Amino acid sequence: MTGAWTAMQRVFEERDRQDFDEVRIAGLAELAARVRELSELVVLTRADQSEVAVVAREVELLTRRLAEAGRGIPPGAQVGEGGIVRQLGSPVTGALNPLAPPIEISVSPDGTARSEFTLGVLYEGPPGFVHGGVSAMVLDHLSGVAASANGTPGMTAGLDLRYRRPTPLGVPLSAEAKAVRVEGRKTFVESRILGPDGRVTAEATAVFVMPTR
Ligand SMILES: CCCCCCCC/C=C\CCCCCCCC(=O)SCCNC(=O)CCNC(=O)[C@H](O)C(C)(C)COP(=O)(O)OP(=O)(O)OC[C@H]1O[C@@H](n2cnc3c(N)ncnc32)[C@H](O)[C@@H]1OP(=O)(O)O
Repeated sequence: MTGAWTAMQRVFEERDRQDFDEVRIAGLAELAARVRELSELVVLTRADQSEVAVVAREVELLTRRLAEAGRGIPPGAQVGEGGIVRQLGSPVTGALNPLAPPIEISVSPDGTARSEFTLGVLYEGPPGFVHGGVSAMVLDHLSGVAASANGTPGMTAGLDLRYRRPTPLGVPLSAEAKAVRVEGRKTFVESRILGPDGRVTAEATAVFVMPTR
């Protein structure tokens, strides 16, 4: 049976052959940003029923326009400086993914992956606070980048989370992750999200395992 590594490699290679130049990426990122705004307004609008119906019809027509140009495959991923992976379609960092916040990650010379971001109403769990699964997604991804930056990438085998306090919506948050130990194919990464007051709201220990071929 083909392993996960070989299967991912095949997908990477197929997608890498696509022509996504920077001008096209910028145009699609702009479209994704507009769709993100639209999505937030779907939850927040006070428009009346008939106006909502008209807008729904217009959005349907816009979707049809894009569909008429044909369906391709999602963009590939590139590994840049310091192990930062640029995944344009990622649900966490993807500039082309309207479902992504998206968060931006940088890696410092000591291998710490960091991000500053704000999560709006689309990511709500308890009223006024971030959904725990969304916090987990952010920490999982940031930890994956830290594992890659350590030169030991892998798939998440385990993610042990502690929610210390509710993570507030709509205010600047920060998060960081760093690989702390490598044992054979396993890389252990510690991460946390901090609220605007600098206090930890969620923290995690993740284990990444490099799959066998
Ligand atoms: C092409 C390279 C791949 C890397 C790609 C990097 C590119 C991008 C990089 C970065 C940017 C993006 C960042 C993304 C971040 C998010 C990532 C995700 O969302 S990943 C999706 C969710 N995770 C899965 O779907 C995994 C599903 N599970 C599996 O495929 C397998 O179970 C796998 C590969 C994880 C391990 O399977 P086995 O058969 O290779 O290995 P076994 O023998 O089970 O485990 C190896 C060792 O690890 C330990 N282990 C396994 N799970 C553990 C756990 N939860 N805690 C502690 N140890 C664990 C075991 O006890 C064993 O240890 P002992 O060698 O005996 O000492």
